Amino acid sequence: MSAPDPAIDARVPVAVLTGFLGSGKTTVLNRLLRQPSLAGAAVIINEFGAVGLDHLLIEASEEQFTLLDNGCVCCTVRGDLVATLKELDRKSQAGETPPLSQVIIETTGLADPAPILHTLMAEAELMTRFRIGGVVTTVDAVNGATTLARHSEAAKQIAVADRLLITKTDLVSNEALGGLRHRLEHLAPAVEQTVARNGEVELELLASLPADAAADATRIAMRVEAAGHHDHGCGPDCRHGHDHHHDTHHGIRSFSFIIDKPVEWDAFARWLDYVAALKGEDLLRFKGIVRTADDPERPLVLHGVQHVFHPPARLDRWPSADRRTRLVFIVRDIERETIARTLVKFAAVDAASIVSPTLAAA
Ligand SMILES: Nc1nc2c(ncn2[C@@H]2O[C@H](COP(=O)(O)OP(=O)(O)OP(=O)(O)O)[C@@H](O)[C@H]2O)c(=O)[nH]1
Repeated sequence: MSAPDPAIDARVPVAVLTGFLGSGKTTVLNRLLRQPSLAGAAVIINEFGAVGLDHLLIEASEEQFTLLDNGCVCCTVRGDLVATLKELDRKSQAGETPPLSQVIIETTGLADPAPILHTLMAEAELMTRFRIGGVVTTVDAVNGATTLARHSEAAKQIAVADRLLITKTDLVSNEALGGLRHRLEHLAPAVEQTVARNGEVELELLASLPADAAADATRIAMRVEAAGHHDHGCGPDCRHGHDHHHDTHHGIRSFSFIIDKPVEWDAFARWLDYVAALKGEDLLRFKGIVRTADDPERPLVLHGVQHVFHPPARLDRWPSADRRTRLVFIVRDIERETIARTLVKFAAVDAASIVSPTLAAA
């Protein structure tokens, strides 16, 4: 069966923006959403941990996005994705929201995109209203090679891509970049590779994705197969078991801290250096929004990806009413308690001000 012609296909394209932890998905998304034609796009952001921060850092209206947190859209919250898409469609059809023209799903960095594509293709009701509008995968030039060696999800994200965006090229040598490009050509032959420095992408990126590949379910299924996906045998709303895929099997977990007193930045920065030096390899992702004692109304946003800690960015104001420091960790084989102890000892954080004692494992 030939693919429907996208020129006369009235279904709403669903673009999947994927890429390993910290590879620059949100940075690219922010850039894309500045494009006038995407101003009304519906954005679905999936976060691995229970305390999401990405949605606070997206420059989009609150009505525009839906947060699916505390699980991975490729497994534990797959059913939520289906429900969200149906609800977006219902609201748009009922005139409660403007007509839906584009959906963008930002996956977690640990997502296997294959089950997401399967989910979209397997739901007959969804397929009458939505079509897969392509997969864009960000690849971090600094950590890409190490990540590929350690995490099979990263290879799958690359294998199913319609476009590869290589990020952070400003931080690597041409030689290292050449090596990575070569590797990517091997994993995703004939897929265009574009440099996306600090999220800079061509504004028509989503519209430029190869329409035939995006719309042709058979081709997507073949790419999914080539990427080594095997179905878990559960329906899209399965909620059991698969979190082990991220947790027990790979020892990867997420936990968070909320601190309700301003922190002393000098001590806090020393603590970050300490954690990066000691645990960098297993610190897959660290994100934080921090209330510092010297400038409590202008929070600092922190990003760490394995050994790399990006320079902190000071926001002009708090993005929401919650003005507490929030720290999210995605780690391999590191206990929350270990980090909690170092926070108290090295960052001079009062243990009593850590108000989120519950483990927020995904
Ligand atoms: N130097 C440099 N930093 C970049 C570039 N692209 C992204 N970053 C930084 O990388 C960090 C992580 O970027 P994000 O966009 O949050 O990455 P992500 O893939 O959305 O992260 P997760 O959602 O946690 O998986 C941030 O500090 C960005 O500013 C780039 O091209 N160059």
